[in-house]
Order: sequence, then C-alpha cells, then structure tokens
Amino acid sequence: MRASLLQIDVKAAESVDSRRHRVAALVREQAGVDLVVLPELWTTGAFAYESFAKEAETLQGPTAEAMAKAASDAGVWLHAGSVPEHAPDGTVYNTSLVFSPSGDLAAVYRKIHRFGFDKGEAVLMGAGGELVTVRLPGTTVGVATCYDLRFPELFRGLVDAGAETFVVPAGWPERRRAHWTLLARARAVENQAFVLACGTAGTHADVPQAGHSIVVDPWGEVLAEAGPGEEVLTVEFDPGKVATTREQFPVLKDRALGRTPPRG
Ligand SMILES: NC(=O)CCC(=O)C(=O)O
Repeated sequence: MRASLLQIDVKAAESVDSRRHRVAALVREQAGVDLVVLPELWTTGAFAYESFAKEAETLQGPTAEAMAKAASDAGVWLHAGSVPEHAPDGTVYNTSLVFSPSGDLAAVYRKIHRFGFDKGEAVLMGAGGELVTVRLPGTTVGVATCYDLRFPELFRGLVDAGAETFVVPAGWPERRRAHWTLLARARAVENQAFVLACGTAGTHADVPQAGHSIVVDPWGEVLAEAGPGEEVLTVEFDPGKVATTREQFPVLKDRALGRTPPRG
C-alpha cells in the first residue's frame, strides 16, 4: 500500500480559497498512490481560533466538494484532514472527512478530545462522541485527530472496532514535537498497528508548527518522517504486517481488563 501525507504550510498570507485550490491540485498530483492524508484544520490552521466560526462549513461545503472531486480525479482514498464543521444544530465541530476513490464521503469523524483547556478549540467547538473506522482495501483504518493522540483508550477502542492502521491528522506545535514523535510510536507499539500522522508546517496564529509528519509500523519502527517545511511524504507499507506482528508477539491477547465499551 502506498500513502502520501501532505504536510501543508498553513500561511496567514494565503486565503482559505487559494489554499483549498492549491491542496486540491496537490491531491490530484498523488494519482497512483492508494491513500492521501491531509492535516487537521488546514483551511484555517488549528490555532487560528478567530477563523473557526467564520470559515465553518457544512458536510456539503466548499472543502468537502473540492476534496471529493480531487479524490475522484486522482482515483485515491483521501483522508481530507479536518475542517471546522457547521453542524445542523449550530455547533461547530473539528470534523475529519474521508472520501473513497469515486469521491463518495466514506467516513465522518468529529474530534472527541478538544485542545486548549479553558480556551481555543476546547471552548469554541463541540466534542464528538463516536469512534470511527473505515474499511480500505487491505486494511481497516481507525481515525483520530491531533490531541486525541494523548488518549490511549481511544486507540484501544478503535482496535476493538477492528482498526489496523491509525490515520491522525494534526496541527501539532513545534514546542511539543518530542511528544508527537513519542506518542505516535507509543500508539503504534501498544496497539501493534500502523500510525500515519500528518501535521502542518510553517507558523500560523504565532504558533510555529512541528511538521515532522511520521509513519510508524506495528513494531514501532519509523518508516518515514518529514522535515519541518511543506512536504509530500510518500511511503510504501505492507498492511499484512499487523496480522503477523499480532500473531508472533500476541500481547493484545493478554489484555486483562476487557474490551472498551462502545461510545455514543
Ligand atoms: N490541535 C491540537 O489538538 C493540538 C494538540 C497539542 O498541541 C498537544 O497535544 O500538545
């Protein structure tokens, strides 16, 4: 399986509309890979709090429309990262969208753990409540977003739902880059799963971004890692390695505290 992680530089000087066009073109350029992954809140930037409500859109909005078309033009599965979603009940969510190679919306995930404690996303956005997996040819993908990476029980819940590959769009700050790498590897090792974690580059809202998108295998080995700037990180991996790792070193069978009860 070949995947391209598009580590986008979210610049304030570039309008949301221009970025949307630029990113759609980058997705089209990935024709030939199986899966393309975009970062969290790449239209606005994950820390551009004042833009969330202004740029929020529905599941039929301009980003969803542009990404559906880009996925079908390229013939790829597209995890289109997340957008500020204006839901029918008026709440704004941090919502990830996954499109099939024919451009159909295959999965929608509303970020469960909102970042910011008493400000930012934590007060401006609603919390999702449902775990989401999506079946791709060869692997079941479990989706999570950025700060979710700090909550291992979410990932264990996704394993219980069949996940073998975690796709994690993010807008992770440079200041905590060491945590990003450590947590991506930890989630891979403890769940014996692939982790494809795609962050943003550059600086927005005065918050320098970590970049360093990363792909980790079920043994915790880093298969590929981006640098700090905008970059397309393409990697080839064998999804069958999840089953062999889980068979040869069957730690998941030794769980003593039971399965995660379903949420939502
Ligand atoms: N956008 C985010 O979720 C940021 C998370 C973060 O900065 C951290 O967990 O540290």
